[in-house]
Order: sequence, then structure tokens, then C-alpha cells
Amino acid sequence: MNYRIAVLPGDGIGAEVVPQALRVLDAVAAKAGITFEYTYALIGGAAIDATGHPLPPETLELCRNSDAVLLGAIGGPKWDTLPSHLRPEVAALLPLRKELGLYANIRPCHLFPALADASTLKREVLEGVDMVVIRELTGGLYFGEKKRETLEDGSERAVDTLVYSTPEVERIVRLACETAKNRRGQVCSVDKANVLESSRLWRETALKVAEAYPEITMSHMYVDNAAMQLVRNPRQFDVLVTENMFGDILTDQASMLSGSLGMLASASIGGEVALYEPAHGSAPDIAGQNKANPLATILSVAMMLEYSFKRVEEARAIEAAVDRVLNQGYRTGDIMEAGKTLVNTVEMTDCVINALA
Ligand SMILES: NC(=O)C1=CN([C@@H]2O[C@H](COP(=O)(O)OP(=O)(O)OC[C@H]3O[C@@H](n4cnc5c(N)ncnc54)[C@H](O)[C@@H]3O)[C@@H](O)[C@H]2O)C=CC1
Ligand SMILES: CC(C)CC(=O)C(=O)O
Ligand SMILES: [Mg+2]
Repeated sequence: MNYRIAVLPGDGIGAEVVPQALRVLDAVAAKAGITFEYTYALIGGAAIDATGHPLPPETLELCRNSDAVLLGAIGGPKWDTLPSHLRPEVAALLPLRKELGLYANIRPCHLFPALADASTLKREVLEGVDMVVIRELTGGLYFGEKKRETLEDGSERAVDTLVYSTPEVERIVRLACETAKNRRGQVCSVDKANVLESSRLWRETALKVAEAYPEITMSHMYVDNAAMQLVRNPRQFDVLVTENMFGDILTDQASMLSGSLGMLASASIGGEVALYEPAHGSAPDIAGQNKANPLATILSVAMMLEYSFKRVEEARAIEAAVDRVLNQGYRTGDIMEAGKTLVNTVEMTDCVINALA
């Protein structure tokens, strides 16, 4: 079997971790008798520099014609001052997700036991954490109308709009319920229904969707409380479903439950072609130094094997290899602890490939 993968390394550490994840895929392919065909394409700042456009039409076309997409990360200080319609995040990442119909971003958050002391959070809080955050990805605050205007007194005003329709909420909550069916059967829907009208619609809709899932226990939590509960008692969460920006913020926070943002993988699904990417950004502060933790991206290709290619055995093999490497004591800087062996991006990948063999 041959799988065609669109490879979009992007900017900063995105361009460092993506080639490492491909090395892991190659190691898996050799063992499983499958082949992966990689076609590289430009996105983000790298695409602006080369073509003047953050999302060149040929990149989108390639993604549409592939079996899966692997994305690193995009953006960085070099492109921060561009107007919105050219900035990598607004003009490449969001349209890519929208165009591919990727309305759900799945971010599993669990602790590899070897990392129980790697986080800034206490072991007692972290042990046994195993949750999936399902973030709505093509609506909400990031996609509503935005504008800037100059007022009569010369001051400026900026507007962002948070919009959801019933079908948008229904499909994401349904996905959360379906996900929970194969887990502990609990969905926590996170909103701000005490203030936001869009959240009131979200909650009403979630309650209606839950009626079709008598086996699921659905709870509702305000997002401010959820942020606190995530560090107070994260074990209470099984499946958490929420709005785009709430999910963006809560998952960076939740990443610390798995030790580091460099450990959090993700799958964006909903359209014909799914996209896999680490939850982190381009990390300009460590870019170009071979320091980035590649495991979030390596675990994202494991998700690709499972979700897009139904290669569950190979996906589990990658996760087991990561577990083994962490148990052996290898650590990139972000998860480093006293007494462990510090490795760089490439060496960490070497360790995973060795552990696969
Ligand atoms: N999906 C994407 O393409 C995303 C892009 N961004 C963009 O990335 C740029 C930087 O954003 P930041 O807010 O700094 O977020 P970031 O996620 O790039 O970095 C936040 C912090 O986590 C660390 N970090 C992130 N990934 C790491 C890894 N794999 N290994 C070790 N340490 C890691 C960074 O060094 C930094 O200290 C911005 O331009 C932002 O818009 C941010 C998030 C997602
Ligand atoms: C441009 C942002 C929405 C990217 C981000 O932070 C994310 O998707 O996690
Ligand atoms: Mg984010």
C-alpha cells in the first residue's frame, strides 16, 4: 500500500520536527511493508518569502489530492507586522483548515508515566491523566467577522465576532459523544454561557445532542472554571469539547499535564483529507538550534497512521517506542530533569527509531 502525504514543514521548529517525524514514518514503513510518498509544499512565512503568498493555491491543491497532510507550524516575528490578510496564522493556517473542512481538532492529553516528574505540576495531580480535548476548529472567534475602524476622536476600534450555528455545534458535540463512547463515557462541554449568547446556543444544542446518547454523561462547565479544574484535578476529565479559541488556550494549558507543549499531538478531521500537526507553534525562541522536542510531531504521525490509514498496530508501535525512550531516560530540554540524558531533536528521533526496531 502506498500513502500520499502532503508535507508542509512551515516555519521555525516546524521545519525541524517535520523531517524527524518522516524518519519515524519511514522506519515504520520498512517494517510494515507499506510506502509513503511525500510531496513537500510551502506554507506560512516560508511561502511568503518564496511566493509572496502565505497559502499558495498549489499547496491547497496538493493537500486536497493527498491521503493526509502533515503540518509543522507557521509564523514568527519576521511576519508579525504584516497586515492581517497576509499574516501566516490568519491568511494560511485558518483558511487551510476551513478549505479542507477540518472542523474538529482532536488533542489527546495523557501522561507518559516516565514524565510524572518532568512537569512543573505535581506528580499527585498528573498521575492517571487521560483526556481528549475536542476543539471546534472552523468557527467561533477566529472565524467571525473582524474589522478595524477609526473613530471621530481619532482613536481606533477593533472588532472580532464569535458566531456559531446549530449545525456547527451539533457536529462537534456529536463527535465528542462518539469519542466518549469508546472511553469512560463522560463529555464535559466547556462554554461561557453565563455571558455569551453563542455559548447559550452551544449549551442548549449540546444538551439536545446528548439526548441521543443515553450512555454518555454530559456535564457543562464555564471556561474560567475549566482552566482552574485542569490544574486542580485533571483526572476528572475524559472528553472535553469546546469553542475554537477556548480550546486553543485550554490545550496549551493541558499540554503541561503531559509534561510539555512539545508532547501534545493533534489531528484535525472532518473533511475528506485529515491534517496532523503538533499543538505547538514555530517556537522562535529555540528555532534553528536542534533543541525542539520532536515527540509531539512523531505522536501526530502515529495519529495519522491510526485515523487516516487505519494502521492501528503501527500507531501503537510508535507510542510504545516513545514510552520506551522516555523510560530509558532520554529527554529534550523542555522535559529535562536531573539524572536524565539530554538529547537534541535529531538524537531524540534516533532513540525512537532504535526503540521501534
Ligand atoms: N499551528 C501553528 O502553526 C501555530 C503557530 N503559532 C505561531 O508560532 C509563533 C510562536 O508562538 P508562541 O506563542 O511562542 O508559541 P509556541 O508554541 O511556538 O511556543 C511557546 C513556548 O513553548 C516552547 N515550545 C513549543 N514547542 C516546543 C517543542 N516542540 N519543544 C520544546 N519547546 C517547545 C517554545 O520554545 C516557547 O517557549 C507565533 O508566530 C504563533 O502565531 C502558534 C501556535 C500554533
Ligand atoms: C493561529 C492559531 C489559531 C494557531 C494555534 O495556536 C493553534 O491552532 O493551536
Ligand atoms: Mg494554539
